[in-house]
Amino acid sequence: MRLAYDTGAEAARARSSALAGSSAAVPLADAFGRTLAEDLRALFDVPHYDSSAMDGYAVSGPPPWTLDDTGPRDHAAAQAAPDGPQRAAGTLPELEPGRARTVVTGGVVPAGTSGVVRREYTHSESGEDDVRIVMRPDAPESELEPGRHVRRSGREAARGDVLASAGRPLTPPLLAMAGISGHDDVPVLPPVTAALLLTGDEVRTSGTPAAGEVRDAFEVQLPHVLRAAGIEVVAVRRIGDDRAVTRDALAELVDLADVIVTTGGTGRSDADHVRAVLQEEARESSSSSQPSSRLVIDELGMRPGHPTLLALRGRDVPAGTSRPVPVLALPGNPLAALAAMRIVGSAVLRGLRGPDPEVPLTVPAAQDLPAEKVDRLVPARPAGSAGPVPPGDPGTPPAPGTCDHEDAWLPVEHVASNMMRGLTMGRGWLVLPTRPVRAGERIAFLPLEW
Ligand SMILES: Nc1nc2c(c(=O)[nH]1)N[C@H]1C(S)=C(S)[C@@H](COP(=O)(O)OP(=O)(O)OC[C@H]3O[C@@H](n4cnc5c(N)ncnc54)[C@H](O)[C@@H]3O)O[C@H]1N2
Ligand code: MOO
Repeated sequence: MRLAYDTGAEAARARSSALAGSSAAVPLADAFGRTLAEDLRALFDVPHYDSSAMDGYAVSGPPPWTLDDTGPRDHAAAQAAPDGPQRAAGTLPELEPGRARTVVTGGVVPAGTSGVVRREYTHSESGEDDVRIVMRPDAPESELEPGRHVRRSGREAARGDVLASAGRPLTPPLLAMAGISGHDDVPVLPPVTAALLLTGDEVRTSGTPAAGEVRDAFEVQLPHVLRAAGIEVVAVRRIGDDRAVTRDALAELVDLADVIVTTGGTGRSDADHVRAVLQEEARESSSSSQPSSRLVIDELGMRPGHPTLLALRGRDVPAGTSRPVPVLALPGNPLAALAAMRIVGSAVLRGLRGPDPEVPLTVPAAQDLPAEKVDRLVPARPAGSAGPVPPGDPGTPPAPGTCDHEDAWLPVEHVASNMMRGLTMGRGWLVLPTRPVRAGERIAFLPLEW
């Protein structure tokens, strides 16, 4: 869903420039998932001193060597030096040719070192006034290559190198990289926020609904779906089926949040107002000199969820300009809404938060499947399981033609677009194509995100 991803990314760029002044320095421990407001640069060379990759001896020149264990020589001693390892490295006595000095993994290697040899490839011979370090006959020749086992300063990153660009989300490895390159805190944008607009006169939030009414399937799940994507939910509004109310509510929410998700009202009947309002706004905007709203998707070539819309709605920002806020209009049928959320919503949110687009995956089908009229997204499970698999259950053997470490998949039951039950049993999503599929053939697959 490249178009949806690009729409999220367009909104993210506009958001970053609008919020440039409101970035905050947040301690590394609290920055997971936040978006970098500025490029992250190394504050010093990483590693910041030449160090040993092995326990053994820093040596100078060819063997044998005379042991020269003078001055602060290991990691602990270097750390204890007045200004830490950098200073200690500078004050270590230089290693003379023909000499060896004991080093530990991560310890400072002195100037003059031609390489490090591992302890286990050497033995020491005590002489009258000195100790000689000799290579064992079984040591590989490579052990004596110049620079062997020396981690040169700046090898991972030079001071000032850009380690991640503005707009990237802070993942655990990136937080670690920020720390080891000298940062205590990182400049981040405010969290990406969402508002939910749930429509439908017939929707009830408690008790037993009468005929013609339904119990709500969205308020208890969509906030978690958004949070699972790293989004902060700042408002949940519920409105009836009314055009003016829908229009006002959308206008209000666009000023509150970075992305709006609506449910219901995507059909083309007189009682469906979300579609009507989004289309109306796009029409009005196209005839104005300052377009502020456009439809990006007004129907999906997929079932369920085909009435889904994606719009970019202008939000006024200072200086008389406006920035685009994605409005994702999900259909009222619960599975249709969640299928659209998984395919369009996930892509928009990735674009907004900064990770790369999702990598397309395939899995083998566990059985022959008939051609669909349009691509169909359906909750699915591995053929070896009829539901949650108890620990230790070997399951049934894989379908013929599949690798033994890879499950073949099949759709679960209860997957009509008005249902929720299928998704509670699914362990992933299959995309059933418009051609017949034979058992063992690979078809598109989306992992479960929630
Ligand atoms: N004449 C046609 N009718 C319909 C078509 C069509 O092409 N022509 N498409 C069908 C498809 S497909 C879908 S999906 C729905 C789209 O419906 P809307 O987005 O307009 O949503 P509503 O009409 O408001 O509701 C549809 C359905 O979903 C139930 N619903 C709504 N909100 C909730 C909620 N919070 N929790 C649980 N269920 C909810 C609602 O009661 C309806 O049953 O249109 C089809 N019709
Ligand atoms: O979106 Mo509807 O089936 O496609 O429920």
